Amino acid sequence: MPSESVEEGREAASASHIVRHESSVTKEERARRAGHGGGIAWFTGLPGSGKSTLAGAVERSLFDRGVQVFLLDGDNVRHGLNGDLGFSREDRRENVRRIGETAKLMADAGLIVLVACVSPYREEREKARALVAEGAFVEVYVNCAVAECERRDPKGHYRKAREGVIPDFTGISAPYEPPPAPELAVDTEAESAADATARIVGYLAACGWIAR
Ligand SMILES: Nc1ncnc2c1ncn2[C@@H]1O[C@H](COP(=O)(O)OS(=O)(=O)O)[C@@H](OP(=O)(O)O)[C@H]1O
Ligand SMILES: Nc1ncnc2c1ncn2[C@@H]1O[C@H](COP(=O)(O)OP(=O)(O)O)[C@@H](O)[C@H]1O
Repeated sequence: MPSESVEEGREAASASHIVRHESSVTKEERARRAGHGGGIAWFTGLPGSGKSTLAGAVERSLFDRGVQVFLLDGDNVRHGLNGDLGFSREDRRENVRRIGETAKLMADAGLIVLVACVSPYREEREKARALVAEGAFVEVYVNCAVAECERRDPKGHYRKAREGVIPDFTGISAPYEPPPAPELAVDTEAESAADATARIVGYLAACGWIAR
């Protein structure tokens, strides 16, 4: 659980004594060297909906095109940076806040960052969006009915949630708030992973994030 001092620290930093340092390397210089600017594509959806599968395939596709890309997967981040956090409302808030701030730093460094995390609350997703310039954040809603996610159950977590072994499990005993206006939505019961991947990459190209 993050302590109150973390919140106080953030307030203190934005309140006074900490002054921003401007980099001597501009965003434009970084973009010129990489051949593209930075940005965040944020995959949100229920456990088992297909976030990691799609974000992983998009990462592969962009990397093979020479794009500087990195996938921040919620599961992986919870092994390190967010290893102190669980799944309470407050911990999920802090989890998504840290992932958003990390993605923003990486996007500032010129990378296209793919984030795959449940991020079940609109409020936190909107805060992450607000960290970067307009047009530099693409929300991808990975939509799949709970029944199908539960049928897939790639990690056996739904079974454990039904047995009461995992409490507050998103979709079963904790809420998921679908995005009202995502830039992209994929229905993974209706569209194959390959087709969805091609559509996401095509959208990023159409937005000018990467070369066509
Ligand atoms: N209680 C509970 N609720 C939801 N998910 C749970 C829970 N406990 C463990 N897991 C597994 O952890 C993965 C979700 O972590 P995230 O960091 O993406 O979650 S969140 O954004 O903070 O809500 C998620 O992985 P994915 O299946 O890849 O989404 C779950 O399998
Ligand atoms: N159209 C699809 N898109 C993505 N995943 C799919 C699709 N159809 C079936 N799946 C399967 O659903 C599972 C989704 O697991 P995963 O990608 O780990 O989901 P999440 O990261 O959302 O928890 C995988 O086993 C994947 O092969």
